[in-house]
Amino acid sequence: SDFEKTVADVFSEFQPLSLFLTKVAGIEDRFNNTGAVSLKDILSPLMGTLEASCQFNFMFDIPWLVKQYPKQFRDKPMLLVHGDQGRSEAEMKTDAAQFPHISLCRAKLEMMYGTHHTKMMFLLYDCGMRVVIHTANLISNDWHQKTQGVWISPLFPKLTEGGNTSAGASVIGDSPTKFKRDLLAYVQAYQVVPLAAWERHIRQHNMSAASVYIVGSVPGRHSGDKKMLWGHMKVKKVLKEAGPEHQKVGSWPVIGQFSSIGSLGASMDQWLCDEWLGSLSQCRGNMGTPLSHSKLQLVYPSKENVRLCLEGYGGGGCLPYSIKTARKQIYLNNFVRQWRADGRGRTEAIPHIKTYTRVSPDCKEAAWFIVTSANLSKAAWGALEKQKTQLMIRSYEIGVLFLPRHFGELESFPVGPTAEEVRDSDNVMLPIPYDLPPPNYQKGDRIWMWDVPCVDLPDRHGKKYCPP
Ligand SMILES: O=C(O)c1c[nH]c2c(-c3ccccc3)cccc2c1=O
Repeated sequence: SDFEKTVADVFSEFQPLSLFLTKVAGIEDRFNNTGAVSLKDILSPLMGTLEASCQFNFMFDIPWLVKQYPKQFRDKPMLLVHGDQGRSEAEMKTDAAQFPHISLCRAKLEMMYGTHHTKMMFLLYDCGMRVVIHTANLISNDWHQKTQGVWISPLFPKLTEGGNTSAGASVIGDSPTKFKRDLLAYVQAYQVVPLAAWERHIRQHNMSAASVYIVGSVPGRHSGDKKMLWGHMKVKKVLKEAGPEHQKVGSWPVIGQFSSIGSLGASMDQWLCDEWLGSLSQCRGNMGTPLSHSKLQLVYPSKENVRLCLEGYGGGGCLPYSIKTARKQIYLNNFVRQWRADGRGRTEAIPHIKTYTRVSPDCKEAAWFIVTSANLSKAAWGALEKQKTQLMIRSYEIGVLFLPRHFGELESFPVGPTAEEVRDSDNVMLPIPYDLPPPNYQKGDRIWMWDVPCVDLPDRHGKKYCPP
């Protein structure tokens, strides 16, 4: 029965997409026993015998993080890649100082307002390595009662010494999705010495079994060929080259789902609907017909979604959308939909996950799917500048893109509304994290803003919300 399942069972039940949610405290066991993992599960010896790890993230609770590793791995070298500067970097150093096996690496953040959002793990084992790309900060609150997404790579075996793993033009041991080439390009973009060792580890492993595309963002102004390497332009390039056919999916809605929203411009045509939706609605054989903005749906929690969640109003603390930004872009109210996830038992687990997808009008199929650290912002996805000759990105982000063609010549993914259906299905099925179609906001409800008090109705803990 379910409670005897090990993480190895949970992992194998959800192949080949290998797309999981995190476990949530306080919901029925059945929603945590299938298609869901904890950080301890990911780091379990059942996933491999760890020799060293690298944790890319935004927020770290180092003593808590160390305790998530099995005792026998708690002294293995761990590199933490962060974006903290000034006082918070000093705090990181103080916390790390008590752990001799931990070293720090600060990502350069030379663009104003950029952040190191990327959430990724490199897990080096005695017999290979794994890459994990996810959406959760390395703090206990992010793994307690929120909805988070996790992609876990196959176990990549070490290349036999034959493969010339040295730096060369082509990459040995890569996959049809160029996963290894693009992961190396992402890591190299940091230009920091401590990551050189991890670049070598990546080179020395056979990643030909990777069936997802890397969608990364690195700060900078990217032009020429580099313009298509990152952010929404990478998605545009991949969908144009290898996405589903326009005549099949050209009229399907695009759904963005995220936990924060940036300043997107005074009108929807400046960035959201022309540039960003223009990239995410790309498909093969598309003659450039733009997708009508009536086909854009944005899943972002309403005030009621936050009020009724497991954490109460406090759950809104990880949804940092400010009224200052919101009042500049009221047009978003036409696109926003509620967070509802009855199928996964997570309607009351605030979504810190970020996903983007394109689904058929009957909600039975998906043309593609992305899970990423990137929220709906120009900083994360990039904004074209100088007559669209360069893509300006402020933050580090990373995600993975699933295309049906890499999972057995499929034209689309059948959508699985529950984890059990996905587990029991004989063919590839996409474990969608939320209910389709996403419900409209109810009359009288509004978009969640973390700096607006809520004093009319109490949350499940009887509390009101009075932000500082
Ligand atoms: O990368 C992530 O996951 C996150 C990044 N920033 C967050 C913030 C924040 C907002 C403005 C300035 C600095 C921090 C607040 C609450 C949650 C997050 C968060 O979750």
